[in-house]
Amino acid sequence: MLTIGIAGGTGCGKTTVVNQIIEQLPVEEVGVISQDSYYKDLSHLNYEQRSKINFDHPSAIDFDLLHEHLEKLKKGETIDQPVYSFKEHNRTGDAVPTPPRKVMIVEGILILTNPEIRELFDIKIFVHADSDERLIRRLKRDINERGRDLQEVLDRYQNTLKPMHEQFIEPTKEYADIIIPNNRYNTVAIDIVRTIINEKLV
Ligand SMILES: Nc1ncnc2c1ncn2[C@@H]1O[C@H](COP(=O)(O)OP(=O)(O)O)[C@@H](O)[C@H]1O
Ligand SMILES: O=c1ccn([C@@H]2O[C@H](COP(=O)(O)O)[C@@H](O)[C@H]2O)c(=O)[nH]1
Repeated sequence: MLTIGIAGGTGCGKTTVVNQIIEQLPVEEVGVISQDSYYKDLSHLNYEQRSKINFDHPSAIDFDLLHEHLEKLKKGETIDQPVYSFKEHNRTGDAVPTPPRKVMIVEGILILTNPEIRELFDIKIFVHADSDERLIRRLKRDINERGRDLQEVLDRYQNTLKPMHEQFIEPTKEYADIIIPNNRYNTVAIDIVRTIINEKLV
């Protein structure tokens, strides 16, 4: 199994890059795991308490479960990937059976912060977009898709996202084998990554 980790700050375009990479690859050969599925279970807290959690700090992620799942996939076992609700700030209780594939892509803001997880990646990619670009994209997405309002996104950006990005996410760029500049759609970089994957698939 070829395991690819794709990190980068919120709104840099990780999910979009993953979708572009897998678009022309055989469905049965490639699987995707999102770090979002591994936000810790917060069922013991009420909504008010959950909304105050710092979701951009590595401690918000259940890295033990992610590690266990990646090891299982490497052994050829199917895992149950938890489903996460951004609206509820919690796991839904559902899970998606995720079988092992020749290529597994893991994407998320914090996936390169954990040394044990980093070791499991054959290729580490960091997607870069400037912070103003990321903020604009995040604003649009969170208001349109995640039920947030303008003030909430701006407060979270200033108080949490920006400092966490600078402290934890940006420094993981140094672990990347490939950095994809993504202020604009970067089809050349996508083609290069796809070529590397295709070489592994033959
Ligand atoms: N290169 C790009 N140029 C303009 N908009 C982009 C680009 N890449 C992604 N987007 C848009 O920005 C938003 C955030 O992208 P997404 O892939 O969800 O980022 P991430 O997964 O890193 O948070 C989405 O609405 C997406 O359509
Ligand atoms: O309940 C939650 C959990 C996380 N977030 C925010 O999501 C982003 C990570 O997702 P991306 O798709 O990479 O942007 C992170 O910055 C968290 O702040 C949330 O809003 N609610």
